[in-house]
Amino acid sequence: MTQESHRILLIDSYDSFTYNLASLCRRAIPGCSIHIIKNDQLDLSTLLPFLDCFSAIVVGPGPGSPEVAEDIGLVRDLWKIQEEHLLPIFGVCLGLQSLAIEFGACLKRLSTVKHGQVSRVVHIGADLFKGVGEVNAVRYHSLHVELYGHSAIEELAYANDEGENGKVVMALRHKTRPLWAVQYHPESVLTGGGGIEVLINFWRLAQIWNQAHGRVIRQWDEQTADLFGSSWPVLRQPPTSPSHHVVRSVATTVLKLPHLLMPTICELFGVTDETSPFVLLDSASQPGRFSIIGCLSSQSPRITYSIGDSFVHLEERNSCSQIDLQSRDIWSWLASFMNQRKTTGGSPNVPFWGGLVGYLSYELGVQSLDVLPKPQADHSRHPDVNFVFVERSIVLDTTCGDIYIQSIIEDDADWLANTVMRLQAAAQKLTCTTNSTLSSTKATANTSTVTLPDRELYKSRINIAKEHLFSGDSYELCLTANTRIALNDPLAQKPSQHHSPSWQRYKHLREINPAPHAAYLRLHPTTLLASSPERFLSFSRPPNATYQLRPIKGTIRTGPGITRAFAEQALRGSKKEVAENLMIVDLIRHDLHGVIGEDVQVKQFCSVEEYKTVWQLVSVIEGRPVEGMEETNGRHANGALGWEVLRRSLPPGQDLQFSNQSILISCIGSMTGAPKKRSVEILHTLEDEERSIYSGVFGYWCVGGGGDWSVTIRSCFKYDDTYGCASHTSRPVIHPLNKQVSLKPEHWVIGAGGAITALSDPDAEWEEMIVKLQSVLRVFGAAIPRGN
Ligand SMILES: C=C(O[C@@H]1C=C(C(=O)O)C=C[C@H]1O)C(=O)O
Ligand SMILES: NC(=O)CC[C@H](N)C(=O)O
Repeated sequence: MTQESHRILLIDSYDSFTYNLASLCRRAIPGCSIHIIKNDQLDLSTLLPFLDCFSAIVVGPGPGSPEVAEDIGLVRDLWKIQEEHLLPIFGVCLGLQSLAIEFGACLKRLSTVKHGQVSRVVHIGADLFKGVGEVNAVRYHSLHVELYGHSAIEELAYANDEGENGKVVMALRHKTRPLWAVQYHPESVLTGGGGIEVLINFWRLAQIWNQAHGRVIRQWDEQTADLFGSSWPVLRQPPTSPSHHVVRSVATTVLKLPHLLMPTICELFGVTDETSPFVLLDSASQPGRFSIIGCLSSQSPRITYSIGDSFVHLEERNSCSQIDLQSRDIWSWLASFMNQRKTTGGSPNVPFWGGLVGYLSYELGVQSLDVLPKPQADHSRHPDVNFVFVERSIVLDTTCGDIYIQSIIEDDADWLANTVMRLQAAAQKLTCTTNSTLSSTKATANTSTVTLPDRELYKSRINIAKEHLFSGDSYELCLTANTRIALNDPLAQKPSQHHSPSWQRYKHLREINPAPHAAYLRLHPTTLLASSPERFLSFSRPPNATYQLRPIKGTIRTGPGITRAFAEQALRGSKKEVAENLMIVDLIRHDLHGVIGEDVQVKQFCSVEEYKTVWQLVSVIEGRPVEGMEETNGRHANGALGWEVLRRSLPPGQDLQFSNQSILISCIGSMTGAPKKRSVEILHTLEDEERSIYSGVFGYWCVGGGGDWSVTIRSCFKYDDTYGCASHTSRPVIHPLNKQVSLKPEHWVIGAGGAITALSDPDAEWEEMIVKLQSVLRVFGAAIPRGN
């Protein structure tokens, strides 16, 4: 067999770690091709005639039970295939359980489930473990197998859980057939000793078996290619239409006005007119660095889309149109919108030169997971995608006070010169007076009614969530709930073209909870005030873009006596908090591997970071695309691959193909759980209403190809349908932009929640949700009623 002929078939049981396993296989079996299919994609009779194209099969982990036909699919039929078709198979977790029960083992629940925990594995030092030393392995399982003496299966390794579960089988092999399996996760980032080493041993044993049985691997032909698709990682390009447009260029002027604060700049550039759109992506604390202000006008294109619609709303130069998406989805429509607006020549020091700024809802991510949507309380749907295309911007580098004034509009020198003058004049004035915007309006107490989630109901749902964790359906579930705030005295707010109560509220939020990923987005009908600590995904400008995700899991409140040392101990020292974080790190590695290929690294694992109201455990995962994927002939230099990563990591696990038929895979892992699809299905039964903007993402996609997206948490939002055509009902009606003041009561929503694991205590989880909620609720002058 030549190197090229090493083809591995990897069977995915809808898990969120599959691509990590694919990556491990590629490292263990250099040069091999890996073809990934879902466990319900083919039946055995279709697969059998093609098995001689593969050197071996790897059966991945998955949610649920090997005894449930829908959970295990085709896998259960593999173990007993006839001799003529037989080939080496390696199973992981659910794969091990399936192999064992097919040969008479007994499947049981663990008394103490193991999700994201590391165990010492005692092994035989031979076979799969030949030459392997100490093994410390990560486990994600609720079920386990018990073998009996007469079984065709023999144990190769176990973990001693002592009082918790006693001895638990960790690896086994069939006595006569070429079937091996491990219960732990060799592909997890924290598995040491028994990861790649065991895969290498499997490959050694598989080759010996193939040779001894005279297996000849059949050539790959067209029919096979059709059935199994391209090997991972798929090098196909995202579907963007070739651009016939002239590449624009950025005009930039740089000023150094260190005393001019960002709120002052916003107030110079229209934020106080509540009736008009305004966008600010704000680095209000470290490690955030740049604050981006969109200088919008009535000419600025606005794009909105609601899931279920076959069209996108485009509002440009005061007129609205509905554009039929035809065979495209909203993601590829936006990709071609950006492809036509490719821009070069901006300052390399600035991540944003102009581009789309706005948000994507949580439901946009969920819609493609084949999970039934939650029934809506009413029939109006607010935008799930809400963007403005920013052509003029001011970017403040908060580390040095440099201000970049930028325009991507042709011949815009007058605007640039005028903006420079206005900023200089404002800075000049400041030397005489104080920075006027420093004082923000504190919300007056007693004007709001706060409706909290029901404590007992929330706690009972935590217990139901835990039941799902115990049964093996999920390893972690991020449970959330909405709090509603009604402002009872709308007249007191007096929004107008000269006064923006929502901006006042944002400034207050910025003071009480300064965050690295803050934002004020007034994109009617939506207003979002965000103080998020969590970056979801950033991608630097191509070529050689780096993709970075910064998941947060593990939270304790700040307060008297809670020093860094205490927080380190309570977070990094806690089995529960580290497990929560690890599960999401592994899930995100999978997301990234799924799109960009092998080069994915965990740059930081479980560092403790301090924010105004909470301490958090933060990890950093970075990746670079395989050569050739990012770019062909400059066609995708606008960051379409970054956009594709976003689309697929908002919650993945599905077939990741660049095609118009691709299944959209979105919604953030850290806000759902692992495995993602099953976790989202479970959460749908545990949450009363849509999450909407909360737990989606907000940020930008720059015309130069970079992007930065934050998780929409520690935020509040409201909808106001009074304004303009972008108020986005599904009606194709064009309203003139309505400058009337809204006198309807304001209704704000704050979502909050936390990751539930098998180790969660319902009272502590309720407390954690309240701490997160409080970080925003205080801008409404509201306190959480006693007893809650
Ligand atoms: C669900 C929220 O936060 C998420 C859950 C976290 C946790 O469980 O520790 C931390 C950050 C977020 O990913 C929220 O802020 O509402
Ligand atoms: N990671 C897995 O494959 C888990 C298998 C099974 N659902 C369990 O919980 O035991």
